[in-house]
Amino acid sequence: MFSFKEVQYKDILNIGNLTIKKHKVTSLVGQSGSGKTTLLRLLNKLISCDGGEIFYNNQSLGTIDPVGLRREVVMLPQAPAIFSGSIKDNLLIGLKFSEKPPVSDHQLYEVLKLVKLNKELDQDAEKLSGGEKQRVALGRVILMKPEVLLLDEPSSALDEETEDMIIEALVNYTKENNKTLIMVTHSKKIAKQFSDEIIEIKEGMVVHEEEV
Ligand SMILES: Nc1ncnc2c1ncn2[C@@H]1O[C@H](COP(=O)(O)OP(=O)(O)OP(=O)(O)O)[C@@H](O)[C@H]1O
Repeated sequence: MFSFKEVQYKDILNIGNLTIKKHKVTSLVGQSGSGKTTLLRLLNKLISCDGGEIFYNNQSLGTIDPVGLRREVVMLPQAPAIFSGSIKDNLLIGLKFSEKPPVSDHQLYEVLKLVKLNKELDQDAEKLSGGEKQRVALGRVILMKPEVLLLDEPSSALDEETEDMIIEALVNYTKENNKTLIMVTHSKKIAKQFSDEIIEIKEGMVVHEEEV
């Protein structure tokens, strides 16, 4: 799905050769500051590499329109943005930004069920707790039906239960819909439990690859 050839980004990443497989769950592990988030950001062209090339389905990312790419390759960031407005507004905003058609309230309630958020669509999103906001953001991402999901591990401020729930929901989505999930996690336990492949990054380099 993604292959890296001699990729360099500032003095942060230096990846000679790496393949991330289609329809698999891949975990990126490594110490804080090792470059995991930077690697995720390269994959949906939030940033571009300074040297080398990254291919997505055999096409160089350099030649792919970022807006089109982000319709397929969607990131759930560490601290997702919640906008002023209702839960519904916040769920629909991803579809709007990626120029996809909106969906019915019935479907929105189905997504709320999936992320285990027992709230009304017209409730004020800014009044939700941190973990609940994270779930809204997760719902927003799932609604976009991405081919590839990029999950940056939820900030440590979140309780473990929310984090586990988010990872589990995304892994289920990936498996049931034949999609691809690439996630950053600090937890070797989570990586072992959920992934097909584990990639370990140290000081910007891939030091270990493992099939689970
Ligand atoms: N835009 C940038 N410009 C300069 N340095 C950056 C930039 N983005 C990240 N860095 C630095 O690059 C290094 C890798 O950061 P990155 O966020 O990718 O690490 P990480 O492995 O995801 O860390 P964590 O597990 O703590 O989230 C860090 O030293 C960070 O300070």
